[in-house]
Amino acid sequence: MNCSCFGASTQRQKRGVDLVHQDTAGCSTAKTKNISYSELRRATNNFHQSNKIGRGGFGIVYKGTLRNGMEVAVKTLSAESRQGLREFLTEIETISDIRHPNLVELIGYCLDGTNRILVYEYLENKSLDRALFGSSTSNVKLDWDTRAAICLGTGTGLAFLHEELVPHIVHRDIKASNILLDKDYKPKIGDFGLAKLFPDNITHITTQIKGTTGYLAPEYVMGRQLTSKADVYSFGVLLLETVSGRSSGSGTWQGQKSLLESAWEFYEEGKLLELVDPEMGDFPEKEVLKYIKVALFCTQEKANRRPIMSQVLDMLTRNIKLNEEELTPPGFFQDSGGFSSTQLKLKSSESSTSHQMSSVPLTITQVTPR
Ligand SMILES: Nc1ncnc2c1ncn2[C@@H]1O[C@H](COP(=O)(O)OP(=O)(O)OP(=O)(O)O)[C@@H](O)[C@H]1O
Repeated sequence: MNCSCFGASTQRQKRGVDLVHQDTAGCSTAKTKNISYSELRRATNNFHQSNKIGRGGFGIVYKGTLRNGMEVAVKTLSAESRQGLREFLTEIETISDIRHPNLVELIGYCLDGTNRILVYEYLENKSLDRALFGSSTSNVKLDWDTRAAICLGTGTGLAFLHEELVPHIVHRDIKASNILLDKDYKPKIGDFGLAKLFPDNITHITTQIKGTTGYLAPEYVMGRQLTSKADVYSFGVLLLETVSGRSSGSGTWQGQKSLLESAWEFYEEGKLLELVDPEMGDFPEKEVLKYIKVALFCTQEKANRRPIMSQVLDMLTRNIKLNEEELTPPGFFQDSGGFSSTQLKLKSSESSTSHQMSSVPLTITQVTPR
């Protein structure tokens, strides 16, 4: 597969390997525009409250207009966030030289004294979580065609990261709030602060668990084994959220069940359409059913049973019958109170084990040659 919109330079290849084996502090920012703090202060009307468009784990996000008239999202790193600094550098290193229609463009950055700021292209319709689960006033009631296009665009961006880029990139934090929507609701994947670069001879790395409850693949949570299949799992959860209009993060649906758990139960009972967002309006049943089933293929407990992203796209777009005899139950865990130091219970139809999750420094402890 080739993508003409990105030149995967050998320099990038080399820098990627360096990043994985060194600390992020060694990153190079040669290709990214350095924007002065005074320019960003001017662009955001002195970081005025009325320019504020959101707040994430990293800090506050403002809307701004650069001198050349370009509208941007200005993401400020809060001073107390040490973890944020690592993610700040990772983000610059990972996506500074990547351009793809389904990835948010990093326009520039600012490193000035204690100020650390990332500057992105501004996406008019903000994030998918707002569109899907926002308050009734902000909820735009996305129709099926728009939802399907959002899934396909996001899947295309992920396939590009996993299968076309060298080194490959595993995003590690695919979730609705990291999918941004342009004025036509075209999706772009953002927030590469947790991303990992995978040089060619490495199939998985063992790393500290990062990401968002509700989207985390079981082998990653339980065994800290990170491969691109962890993103495939998160993408499956995202598909379910997009079809159902329900957040996996809200934890419960139908009593104590997660969205994925409910989806599997509906599947087994042959009433999958009960999952569909009642706000969606008319929809093509066969196609929607296929999307839900593909989501179940993506969230199977065993990572090696999940398709790779280009196969996921084929399953979604081509008129092929899914081989449901091959489909195995999903793996998921329940988070019983706070994520970082919790008791996680692996739940599947085959196993039920308790594990204490430990927090260890970010290191590669194992590499497996292909
Ligand atoms: N490029 C952008 N264009 C428009 N709005 C944006 C952009 N980037 C972020 N936002 C808005 O700002 C909000 C906060 O974004 P941010 O990426 O900091 O956090 P998050 O993804 O919501 O949470 P976390 O940092 O915990 O993952 C988003 O939910 C979105 O609504």
